[in-house]
Amino acid sequence: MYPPQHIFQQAQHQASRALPRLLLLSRNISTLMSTSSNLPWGDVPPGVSLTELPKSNSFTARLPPDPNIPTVKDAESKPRPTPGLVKNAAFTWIKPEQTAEYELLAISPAAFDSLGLKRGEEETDDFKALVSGNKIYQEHYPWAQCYGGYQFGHWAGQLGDGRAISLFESTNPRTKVRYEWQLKGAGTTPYSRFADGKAVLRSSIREFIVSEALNALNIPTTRALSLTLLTQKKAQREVVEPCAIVCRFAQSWIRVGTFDLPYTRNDRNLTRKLADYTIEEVYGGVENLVEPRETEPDGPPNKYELLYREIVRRNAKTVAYWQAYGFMNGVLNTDNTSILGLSLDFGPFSFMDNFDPSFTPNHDDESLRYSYRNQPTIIWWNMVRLGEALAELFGMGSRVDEENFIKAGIEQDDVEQLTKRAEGIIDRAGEEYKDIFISEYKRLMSLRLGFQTIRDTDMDEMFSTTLDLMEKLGLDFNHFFRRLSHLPISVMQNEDSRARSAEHFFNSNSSFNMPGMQEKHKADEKEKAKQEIAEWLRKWRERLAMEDGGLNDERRQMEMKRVNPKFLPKNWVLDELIQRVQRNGERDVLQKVLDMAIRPFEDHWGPQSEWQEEDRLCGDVPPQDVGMQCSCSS
Ligand SMILES: Nc1ncnc2c1ncn2[C@@H]1O[C@H](COP(=O)(O)OP(=O)(O)OP(=O)(O)O)[C@@H](O)[C@H]1O
Repeated sequence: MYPPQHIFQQAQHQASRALPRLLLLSRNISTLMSTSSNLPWGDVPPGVSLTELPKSNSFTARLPPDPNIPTVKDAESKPRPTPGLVKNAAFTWIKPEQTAEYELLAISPAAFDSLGLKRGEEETDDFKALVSGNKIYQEHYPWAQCYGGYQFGHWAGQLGDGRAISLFESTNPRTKVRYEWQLKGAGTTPYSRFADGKAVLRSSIREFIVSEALNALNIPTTRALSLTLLTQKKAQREVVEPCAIVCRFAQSWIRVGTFDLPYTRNDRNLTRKLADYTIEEVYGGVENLVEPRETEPDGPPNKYELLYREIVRRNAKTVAYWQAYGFMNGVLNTDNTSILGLSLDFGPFSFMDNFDPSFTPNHDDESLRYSYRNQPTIIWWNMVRLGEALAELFGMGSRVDEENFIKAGIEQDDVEQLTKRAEGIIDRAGEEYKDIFISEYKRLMSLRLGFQTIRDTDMDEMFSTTLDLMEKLGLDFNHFFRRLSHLPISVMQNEDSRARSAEHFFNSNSSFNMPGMQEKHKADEKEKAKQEIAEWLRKWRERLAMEDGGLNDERRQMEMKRVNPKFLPKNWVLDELIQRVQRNGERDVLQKVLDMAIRPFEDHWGPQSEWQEEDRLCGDVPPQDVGMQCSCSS
């Protein structure tokens, strides 16, 4: 059974388990004292050229650089820095490594539109050089971000962009939305630790496609503009593999881990600068941060509390989308958790095949920490880590801008009050996280099931029973909703017709199709499954009938198809795509799959001659590939 409420019993437990850590904070504070120290794809006006696109670099202009390379001049004159610890800094100036031979494999037209970039720019040498790491704008010098993170629940220390290099920010002239461009796989940085700064083609294809697929589903995510093959570059993973660069972009690449690092280093100056930067530049000012709904027992919230609450809200919404669409990130470490609630870092991710709430797509995740059912809890766990990092700032309330506090931190006498206040804020944020997750999840599930209203009873009576049915019978999570979207009400009129349409939901991997089952047993199980689905369809029809016009096929089918995708980049599709591009040298298939990913609700994408192939890519998961897991190697 997968009732999301139960998840939150765990989440609250996690929150209360975080309290001893917050108490520890008061010790840190006294130590410090003594040291004083979305646009729809398609119909969009033409954009501008790469040269015309307004560019900026607020991140590097406002935050402190690596003290070993304090200026761009130093970055130009000194040898490429070797990996090591970087303190009191938010980034290091560093250029992408140049590569003589490369091939632009694919671009995302949807990404061009979001950036306000003119289609056709991909034909220019400038574009190709930029997205392959061979061109920079000297006045917007590139950099790698410094961050840390909790990995699998343990503090991992300094991480940072070890193979991603940010190029500049650009603002879409029409929407005024600013994005930071970044190349992943562009060479080593001081944050590369023991690794090679490269990304392999396999994982780059996965990131390129899924970023754009999530965006098309309206799920907040980092984006991908282009995929470039580095024709001469190879990297040693389990085997030797070709390398690639994804040019990606996001409104911000700041992660929870970006705050974790200065917090664990007791670097209060940097924590504050990062928080101010996030409020002013990422969220566009304190006026864009929503006040909490409830009255605060310890006085009005300061801007850092508003920031924390907004980050928590965004993440609650995103995780609700993941759960409603069966998306699993696979490695929800704090360095992969965005302060904008974006889906971030696409390693061993997966869209759910047959519904199994305890499924983890990460081959190395033995404890199922990052399984589907744990995602809401884990994101809340990460939010508590962020709360700890910001606790001193929001715990100070209205006194946060006092000169003494800025210079020397909290005084011993204030520790108790600050800690109490901070704990209260985190607790209340936890309540809001839970409420927002549940209400967003209900909204999305209602839409997916074709309901026009959200009813409290649906959680148990419709959502949980739907998921139970899928789990028990081994039904494909996504196909279930899409196939339901097509069913006319007339086939649900009587028992016989319901039982006949039940077969619509079967797939070659359903519970009664297990290899080795006797034919007789199979037939019996199939009959039982049909009855169970038919009974569910009866209840569903009853629920639809409760709404005005609920039984109107035309409206319902149209609305359901708009939220229930026909195509999702399942692992088996991505695997096949990788084989075809990497081994067979095919190219067109990449743009084809991307096209399907960025318009996932269509019935068909190409001419009729391609429909059979499109249907295969949208169809049953090949039996040997159901529940395919991936390793972290990328
Ligand atoms: N091949 C590599 N070379 C250098 N650093 C790497 C490499 N692979 C991973 N890292 C670094 O290890 C850390 C954890 O890796 P992870 O796979 O979560 O991130 P990533 O996929 O490289 O980056 P991102 O989170 O930006 O998508 C990150 O700091 C990352 O930069």
